[in-house]
Amino acid sequence: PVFVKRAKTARDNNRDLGLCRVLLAELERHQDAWPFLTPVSQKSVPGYRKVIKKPMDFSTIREKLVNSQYQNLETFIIDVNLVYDNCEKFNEDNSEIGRAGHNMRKFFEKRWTELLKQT
Ligand SMILES: Oc1ccc2c(c1)N[C@H](O)CC2
Repeated sequence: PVFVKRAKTARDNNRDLGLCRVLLAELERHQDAWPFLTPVSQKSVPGYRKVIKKPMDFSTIREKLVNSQYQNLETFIIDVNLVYDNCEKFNEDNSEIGRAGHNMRKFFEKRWTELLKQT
């Protein structure tokens, strides 16, 4: 037959770049994205530089995506989760920014699983 079946082992990552673009655009326009849009000012936030070893934010992720610094969906998801993990580390759950982080993580988990289910 014309379409010979490919070995069913690795997942097809040819659509990953498009998925990263769609996902990041949705994160950037989410109403709870405001604490995560730009890098935390390490000069004006006491303790941040010492406590958060790997700062990350949506504008830095956008820069890396534009400069082809993500090989696949996995490395992109690692950076997005870093934003939420940093937020959990530095903020009380029961705070404005803490809640925003939990909301954004929940939204992201839902969206990338939905998008990955699409054929
Ligand atoms: O009260 C504040 C003031 C500044 C920040 C936070 C809370 N949390 C952010 O994660 C980092 C920046």
